Amino acid sequence: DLPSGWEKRMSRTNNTPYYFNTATGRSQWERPTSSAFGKGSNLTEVRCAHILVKHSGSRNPSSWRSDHITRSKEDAINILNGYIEQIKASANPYKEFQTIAKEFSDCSSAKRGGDLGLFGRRKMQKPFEDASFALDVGEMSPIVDTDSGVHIIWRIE
Ligand SMILES: N=C(N)NCCC[C@H](NC(=O)[C@@H]1CCC/C1=C/[C@H](COP(=O)(O)O)NC=O)C(N)=O
Repeated sequence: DLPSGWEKRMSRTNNTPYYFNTATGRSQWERPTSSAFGKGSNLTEVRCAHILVKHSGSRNPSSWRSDHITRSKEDAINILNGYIEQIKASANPYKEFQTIAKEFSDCSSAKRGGDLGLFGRRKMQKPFEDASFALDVGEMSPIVDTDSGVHIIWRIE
């Protein structure tokens, strides 16, 4: 059977199986051979930056940017998808990530380009931790959903 953290799914378009990584939210055609929690499964600490877009359902719907955040979760996701496009289209993706974080992230880490510093397990909310520890250094996560809002994460170390 599959290594931990993976789900086998069927692609509707061409009716063939693909594999969904429940830690990172990414899919792949190749049958996985290692845990979905990736190389990070035996790491004690990682250093990540993130871009957080809060919405009306956030546990704390305010930030340095706005006293009262009212956007819908759907709008927050659309905004993040726009940032993902910008970052992927950039000649220097990490620099673009930092620039966007500084200007738009709804977390106080914005002033450090989204950098949260080094953190171990059980420090951040679980979905954020799982996605962070499953990234390779220099890799960006898909959209991650926590009680804080929606995030994209860049693993620095
Ligand atoms: N150790 C470090 N650097 N600080 C403590 C982090 C505490 C941790 N925070 C989170 O999990 C959210 C999601 C990932 C980053 C993060 C940042 C939140 C997001 O904003 P909020 O929802 O709080 O308003 N702002 C600061 O904490 C938690 N267990 O709640």
